Amino acid sequence: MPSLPEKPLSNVPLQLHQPKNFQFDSVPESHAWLDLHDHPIVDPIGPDTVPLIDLTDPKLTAKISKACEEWGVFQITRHGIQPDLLTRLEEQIHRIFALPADRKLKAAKSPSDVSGYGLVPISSFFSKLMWSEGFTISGSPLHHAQKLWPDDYSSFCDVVEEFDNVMRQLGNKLLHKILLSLGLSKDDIIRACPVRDWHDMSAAVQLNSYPPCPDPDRTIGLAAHTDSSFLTLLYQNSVSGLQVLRPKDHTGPMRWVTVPPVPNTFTVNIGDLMHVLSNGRFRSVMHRAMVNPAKHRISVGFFCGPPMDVKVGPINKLTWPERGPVYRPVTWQEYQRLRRKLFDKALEAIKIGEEIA
Ligand SMILES: C=C1C[C@]23C[C@@]1(O)CC[C@H]2[C@@]12CCC[C@@](C)(C(=O)O1)[C@H]2[C@@H]3C(=O)O
Ligand SMILES: O=C(O)CCC(=O)C(=O)O
Ligand SMILES: [Fe+2]
Repeated sequence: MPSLPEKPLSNVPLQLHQPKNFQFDSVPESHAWLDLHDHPIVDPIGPDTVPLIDLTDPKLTAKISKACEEWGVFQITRHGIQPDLLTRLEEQIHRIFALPADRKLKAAKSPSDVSGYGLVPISSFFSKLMWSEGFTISGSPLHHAQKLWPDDYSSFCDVVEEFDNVMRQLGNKLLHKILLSLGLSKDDIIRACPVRDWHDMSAAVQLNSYPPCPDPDRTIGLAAHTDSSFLTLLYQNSVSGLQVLRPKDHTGPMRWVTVPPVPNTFTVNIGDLMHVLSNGRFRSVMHRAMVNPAKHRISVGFFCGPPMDVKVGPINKLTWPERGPVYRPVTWQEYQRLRRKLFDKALEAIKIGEEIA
């Protein structure tokens, strides 16, 4: 678990602490983390292999159910997203992060905005900086793209909009499969799912860039966290770095397991709002990103959540017979506000009952 900061970094202007495109011979003190070796890191083999699920598998529901219960994360193949779109998106991501720092800062997040270039929101909880740069897109990318490329913003916007469109449909499909895998019927889902169809879903795209690092064991790309979404679909390029925390079980102690990059797959994470919706049956998964000594890693998170004004609480059918609702209902907006105040204590703060271990 991440340690709490001596001195939070919020409100420090980005340009004062962001390295110049990370051109360092060693890791400066500002980026040197002390508590990275809290749990062993194990190879993704045998029982520590993250489930890989073919979305056309006839046993899909059972496979998703097992993966969500045992891992809170799985990888998907045959998801229908064209490899060519992912290649074009990767090109645009390289295009953004290769820009000079002063150009990227023209598209910096303003304090009141979710979208733009800058530190990830959880950075404010740590006294050390992460070895990464981020660009968040919530709603239209147009305004920020125009700041980055005044004369050529449309190729970026076109790719992001195409990606957003197909990912919403995939996210909505997975959301329904996950609800089916909780034992709900199609009618239950029509009654209880906070997302009626894919146009309805709220979503955000997070582009992450992790430059090569001369001393990768001393720093972190993205500190350990759970996502606040129902689910997050993560695309990573061919450079490994994503790790998920597995709880202590009969196969070993608590440990970090690498989620290897498998070409043309997405990694699906259970987020806090699915933890709430399922009344704690599918737990959100703690994960983090490590950096590489030689290679530039990029990833794209697609965060799927309920419409902003819809309150999400445990689905009625999942609150009996053995337990009542464990969490009070919240909107995604309200929950993100709580996270900005409490970080990893936010789920605990909306608890109104006891979870079954
Ligand atoms: C919809 C969102 C999820 C996110 C906060 C945000 O408004 C946009 C950025 C997302 C992100 C990406 C990196 C990790 C994370 C915890 C963070 O600090 O910003 C997630 C947020 C989240 O899951 O709440
Ligand atoms: O880069 C990664 O592998 C993780 C990214 C992530 O967890 C996020 O964007 O929320
Ligand atoms: Fe995440």
